[in-house]
This record gives sequence, C-alpha cells and structure tokens, in this order.
Amino acid sequence: MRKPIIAGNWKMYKTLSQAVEFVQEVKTSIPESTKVDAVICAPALFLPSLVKEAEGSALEIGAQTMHFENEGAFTGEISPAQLEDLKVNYVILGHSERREYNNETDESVNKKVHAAFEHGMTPIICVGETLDDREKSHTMVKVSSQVGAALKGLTKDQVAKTVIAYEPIWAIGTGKTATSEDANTVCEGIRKTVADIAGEEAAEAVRIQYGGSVKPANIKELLSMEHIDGALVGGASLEPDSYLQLLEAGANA
Ligand SMILES: O=C(CO)COP(=O)(O)O
Repeated sequence: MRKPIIAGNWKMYKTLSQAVEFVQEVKTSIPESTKVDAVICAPALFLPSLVKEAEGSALEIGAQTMHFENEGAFTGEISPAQLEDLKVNYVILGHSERREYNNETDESVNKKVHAAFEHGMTPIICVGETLDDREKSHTMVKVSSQVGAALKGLTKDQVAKTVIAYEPIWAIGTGKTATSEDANTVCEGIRKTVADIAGEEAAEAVRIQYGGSVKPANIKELLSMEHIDGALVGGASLEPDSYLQLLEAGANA
C-alpha cells in the first residue's frame, strides 16, 4: 500500500504573517501522520519560519524549486545545501510554470532530482502535457519522456522514494480537471514507464499525485483511483479549512 501524499503548492501567494498563521491553525488538526503525508510547499522566503512553526507536528515543509549547484554566482537562486540546512524535506521540481517562465528543462530537472537526494530531500517531479499535446494524442509520449529524463541515473531505491506529480497543464488553475479515469490512465502509464526504467518494485512503490484544479469536492473520487496516490494542489491549499479537508480525504483514501 502506498501512503497518500497531499502537497499544497502555494506558488507566489501569501505574506509571511499569513503563512505563519496558516501553519499555526492547521498543525494541530493534521490527521494521523501514519495515514497521510501532509506537505506545504511555500515561497522560499517563508521556509525558515514555517519549518520552525511546524516542528514537532505532522506537517512537512517543502520548497517550490531550487538550483542544482550547492553554491555559486547564481543571483536570486536557492541551493540544495541551503534548503537542507533549513531542514526542508520536499522540493517541487519541473513545475510547468517553472518550465515555461524560468527555463527549467528536462536536463536541469534531472540534475536537481539528483541534488535533492544528495541533500536528503524528496523530489516532487512535475510532468504534464499541454492542451495541444492532448488534442494530438501526444499525452503519454510527452509525459513518459519527461519522466524518463527526470529519473535518469537514479538508483532503484531513489526512484522508489520519488514523488511524481501528473499535472495536465490545461487543468492548472482553470477549474478544468481531467476526469478521474483519464488521470488514472495517465498515472498508470507513468507507473509503467517507471517499471521500464527501474523495475516493478520501484514502480509499485513510487507515489504518483494528480494536480490541476483539485478541490475538496473532487479529491475523493481522484484518490479512489488505483494509480493516484495523492494530490498536488494550488488554489485549494491556501485556506486552512480547505487544506484540512483535502488531508482528511487523503487519510481516508
Ligand atoms: O499547479 C498546481 C499545483 O502545482 C495546480 O494548481 P491549481 O490547484 O490551482 O489548479
């Protein structure tokens, strides 16, 4: 059995005081940590405060991106060593918004995935097709090639510990979700790709999230699907009530 993982991706929302308030409010209400992994991926500026605030609770804090080098002349970047030092547990890599606006490529995502493992963090690797890919029936080709590129050179054990988030780009922030069946089919295809790369055991262990307009109203059905092991959530992770409802669904999946 794979443990469900519900991760909020706050993107560029909230001020520090709002972020701290959120953690104070939710940390005592997180469902049993044995049943669901609860993660919030916050803007980098807030990470030290949020890690401190969440300490001792079941809530884990993640970053939304990072560089692959430990240090260097990379103005504005944050490094894996810096995140490790802050005790950040998770990092989102290759989000479609980073691929589109900040030049994250299959190649740099792969380097970042390796760096995450070297620094004790679990990577949440985002993959997904555009509307154009989908209309041309290129979804699986696109997604498999992103998965293959991201996992290149990892050990089977590392692959097994990876989280992959399937986020169809056309479903992000649009209110449109893939149907649960469609999402499950792509997640199943991702698992097959992982099996080809790293064997059945790693494929059975790897957790695959769905992301794209996930809400308390649709999460139960998504999580009832065989190959969907969690959700990566933008908008609906911003309010404590809504986030806790998503966790509750994860704990009961
Ligand atoms: O991009 C997403 C999570 O990474 C999805 O965002 P929404 O849940 O706001 O559609």
